[in-house]
Amino acid sequence: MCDKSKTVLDYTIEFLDKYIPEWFETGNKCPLFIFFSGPQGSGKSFTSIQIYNHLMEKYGGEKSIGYASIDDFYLTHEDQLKLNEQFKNNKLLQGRGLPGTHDMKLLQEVLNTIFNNNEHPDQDTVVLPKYDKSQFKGEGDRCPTGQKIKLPVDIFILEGWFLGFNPILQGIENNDLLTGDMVDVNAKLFFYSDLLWRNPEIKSLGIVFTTDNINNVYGWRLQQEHELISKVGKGMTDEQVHAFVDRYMPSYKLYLNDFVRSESLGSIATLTLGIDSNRNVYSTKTRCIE
Ligand SMILES: Nc1ncnc2c1ncn2[C@@H]1O[C@H](COP(=O)(O)OP(=O)(O)OP(=O)(O)O)[C@@H](O)[C@H]1O
Repeated sequence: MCDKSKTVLDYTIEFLDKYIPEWFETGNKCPLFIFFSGPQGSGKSFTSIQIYNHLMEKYGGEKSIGYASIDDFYLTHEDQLKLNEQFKNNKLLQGRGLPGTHDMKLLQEVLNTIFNNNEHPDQDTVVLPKYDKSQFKGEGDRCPTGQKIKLPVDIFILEGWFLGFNPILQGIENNDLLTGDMVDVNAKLFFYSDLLWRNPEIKSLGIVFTTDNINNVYGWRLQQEHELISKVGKGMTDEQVHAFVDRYMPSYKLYLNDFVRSESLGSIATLTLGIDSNRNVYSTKTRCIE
């Protein structure tokens, strides 16, 4: 059932306000992850920032809360150029965006620090990287400085368009769409799923935005780029945005439906919201696992 007067933010906050107090009441020592997945431009960053502010208002006095996008872990511009060269025959890996174009060593280091498994157990902060998509005419680059978060981290919000996508075991699972350039991307996806959403050490709540028409991504992503250009005066042209989104379509085709159906992003519970092109909610489902 869906209440048309409620926004995506109303639903997500209701969901978090149900599960987070229960999490704290049980005296868990490990951080709680909030994984947030949805197609590009669907509003993950927009909503995450408001979730972050809401949680800071409620718990910020006593708890440490971090927020990052998987986009913040993109390779530096220089390293992306090297990847372009290394995979020069793979069109999907030319430029940032898909699994394989992130700095996995950095992601692993940040996770180790959050779990206090690093070589410096007396460290009292973790630095989350920041990525600037406007650099190099919209190709992007890592910002020189990141954001410091106090350790131990109690809640960590991580958002990304492919969080929860499960890679296909080639040769075991049959899938006609797993061909050509997607073979490399699928192989890269294992690193992410093992580290994040299939990692048994991580306890998480999942929030998923989905849509009945994946072509909505083109409009959403254009809106996002126009906003970026109005803020910082540079970014991609509309044609570049179209070509950019085209590179993601094979991944949506390969993984998205199974992922959304599985409602398995969060190890504790998953909220799935169907949103239309105006981001009005047309369906809502909650799956509680624990
Ligand atoms: N609920 C909303 N109401 C109004 N504007 C919104 C809403 N959600 C998103 N937007 C706007 O739509 C654009 C895309 O949103 P956002 O950047 O949050 O998407 P995203 O899912 O994080 O995309 P990406 O995966 O590409 O980073 C932005 O310009 C944002 O300000």
